[in-house]
Amino acid sequence: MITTQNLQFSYNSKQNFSFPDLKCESGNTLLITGNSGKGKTTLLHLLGGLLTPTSGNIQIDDTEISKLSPSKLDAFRGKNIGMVLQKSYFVEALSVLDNVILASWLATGKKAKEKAIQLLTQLDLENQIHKLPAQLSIGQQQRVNIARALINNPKVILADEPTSSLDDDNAQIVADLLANLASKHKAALIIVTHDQRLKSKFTNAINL
Ligand SMILES: Nc1ncnc2c1ncn2[C@@H]1O[C@H](COP(=O)(O)OP(=O)(O)OP(=O)(O)O)[C@@H](O)[C@H]1O
Repeated sequence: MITTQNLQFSYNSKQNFSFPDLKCESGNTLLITGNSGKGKTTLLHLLGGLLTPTSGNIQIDDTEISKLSPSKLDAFRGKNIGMVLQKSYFVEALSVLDNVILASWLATGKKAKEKAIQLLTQLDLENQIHKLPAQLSIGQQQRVNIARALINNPKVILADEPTSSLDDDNAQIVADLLANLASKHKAALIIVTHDQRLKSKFTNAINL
């Protein structure tokens, strides 16, 4: 489960963000919606520990993440938080499969090859696994991103517009897969989106 209380943040003195408290239970999905510039991505980055709040709390199960030292936060994030960011950061010289395996090795010291193949197959990428990321379409890269975020069975999955570059069929597949895996692995799934297709699919939402 992930909860926040009185979360505030500012990039500079001109703009202060004050976010509503949120709660997402394990196995559930919460959408974060809101107009452009309202701070949706900023909130997701706070939840993932990529930014530090100026005040307030973020709790994942029993851990208050803003109180962790940078090295403990890195280790915690690797094991417990799966992030699907808008931009994919791949190691371009490694195959799709090795990029996913790398995420397991960095977090746990083990190479979860079978699990990586299984996830990539579920995401309809079994014929792409030996290609380089740059040889895939944007939508395919986004699905590799999702496999990489899920490889360590995270407690929390944070996804920034995971379906916006996908056609209707793939948007449906990706949304169902994220929600099913979150439910199966008892992860809390938080999705930032503008995508009307997701708004009609998931009813639990906060609007910034
Ligand atoms: N690194 C940064 N430094 C300074 N200001 C930033 C930075 N990143 C974002 N901002 C500003 O913070 C505000 C919120 O940005 P954010 O990306 O969180 O909004 P958003 O709701 O996700 O928007 P969109 O829907 O357009 O992606 C914007 O005004 C943006 O210009």
